[in-house]
Amino acid sequence: MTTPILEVRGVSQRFGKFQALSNVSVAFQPGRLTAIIGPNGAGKSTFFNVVSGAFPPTEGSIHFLGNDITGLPQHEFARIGIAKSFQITNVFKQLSAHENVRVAAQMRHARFALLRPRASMRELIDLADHLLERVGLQPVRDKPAADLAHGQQRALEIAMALACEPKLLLMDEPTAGMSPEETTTMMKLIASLATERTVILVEHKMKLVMGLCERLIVLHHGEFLAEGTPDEIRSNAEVKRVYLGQH
Ligand SMILES: Nc1ncnc2c1ncn2[C@@H]1O[C@H](COP(=O)(O)OP(=O)(O)OP(=O)(O)O)[C@@H](O)[C@H]1O
Repeated sequence: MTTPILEVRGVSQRFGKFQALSNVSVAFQPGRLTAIIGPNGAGKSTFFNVVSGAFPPTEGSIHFLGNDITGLPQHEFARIGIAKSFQITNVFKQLSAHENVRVAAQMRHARFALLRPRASMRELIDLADHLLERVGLQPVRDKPAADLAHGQQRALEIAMALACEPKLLLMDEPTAGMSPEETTTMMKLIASLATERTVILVEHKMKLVMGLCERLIVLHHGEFLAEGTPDEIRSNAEVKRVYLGQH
């Protein structure tokens, strides 16, 4: 069997006396697009924070390509090949779309400067252009990020995350706050990014991910409830029960 790209083993997270995650174990195979879903308060954001290194879990461990990365400092994540895109837009508002991606690319290349010659400005410019093209932002290349629509700012953030050439892309509610048109554009972008790397996304809206992901993992009250294909999840009685009355 292939080594999972990411494996979460017996992870629990307590906040004081509150148990936000209880003994969750799940493995992600490389090259797949998986969504973590669950109703309000299920523990999805906590799961995202733990696997993306915002804080180490109270118990359990996280493994990336077979290596234990539990407690690895957050800035090391990009270096090992894990990038994340937050719910909160994370761009420099006064810089143009192109400058934002260039800065992200520059930071990555500076980090690797000891291993290989520093990238030239021309290379960084070309890389930023390539990444803007990849996420559909070439037409707004020179606009300040502050003037971009919300959906475009999220796409920009993704281009910045891609500058690290991640093997694994983690996304927290990538369509939060988007209009229906922006949501459709973002879903298409995610589907196309997932053809090139492993993508794990956390999403509140179950309907949205049904047509997009190959595999779904359902959390409920901080516990693992189910996993399977969209069809399996759709027909799972327990999942139907916990989603009853939710949209
Ligand atoms: N830093 C924290 N301190 C205390 N409790 C927390 C903290 N973070 C999350 N929680 C609690 O943990 C539970 C799970 O929260 P989490 O945000 O992970 O759920 P979620 O599935 O992402 O929910 P939603 O879809 O509403 O965002 C909630 O009851 C929340 O109040």
